[in-house]
Amino acid sequence: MDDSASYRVEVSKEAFVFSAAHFITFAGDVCERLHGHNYGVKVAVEGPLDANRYVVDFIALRDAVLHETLQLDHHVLLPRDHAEIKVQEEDGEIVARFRERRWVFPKEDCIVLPVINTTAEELARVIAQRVREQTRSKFGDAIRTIEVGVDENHGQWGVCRLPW
Ligand SMILES: Nc1nc2c(c(=O)[nH]1)N=C([C@H](O)[C@H](O)COP(=O)(O)OP(=O)(O)OP(=O)(O)O)CN2
Repeated sequence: MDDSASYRVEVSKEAFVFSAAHFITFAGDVCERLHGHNYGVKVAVEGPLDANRYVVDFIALRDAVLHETLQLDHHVLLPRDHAEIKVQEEDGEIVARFRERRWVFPKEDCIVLPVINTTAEELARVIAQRVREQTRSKFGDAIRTIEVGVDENHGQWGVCRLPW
């Protein structure tokens, strides 16, 4: 035994890929064109070993992550909270506007996320919050953190760590 040991479980499966379209703003007033990524996801949970001598069952963690990545797959991801990208439903369609530009999508193809910008970092936070919500009662209160990484392009990760 070593009381100074710390433990984490990590899941990063090939199946944790979601293909989605998005655009972000940067440098104040640059707004990207609509484009897509095959996003990759990895998740780590830190905490003490439980009676099973594991942090959490990584099968349960895997299934929770898969649930969230499948929700996002094959959608257009839009920000709910951007100061200038205005997203609203109009006659059963989703209309996004940035200054003089306008995009119109079928409502069922869109997911409007509680983010300011659909960066990899913000997507990582949303996934972390949702996986935490899904698993909190199962995994219990001893867990310390959940960390989610979202890879936009073969090695460009945005990472978010949340307290449990
Ligand atoms: N820290 C972050 N930096 C950037 C993010 C991000 O989410 N977090 N996002 C972007 C752009 O959204 C973006 O999608 C870049 O993608 P892409 O055009 O694919 O950029 P690449 O140059 O890497 O890819 P290509 O191979 O040239 O298509 C930028 N920064």
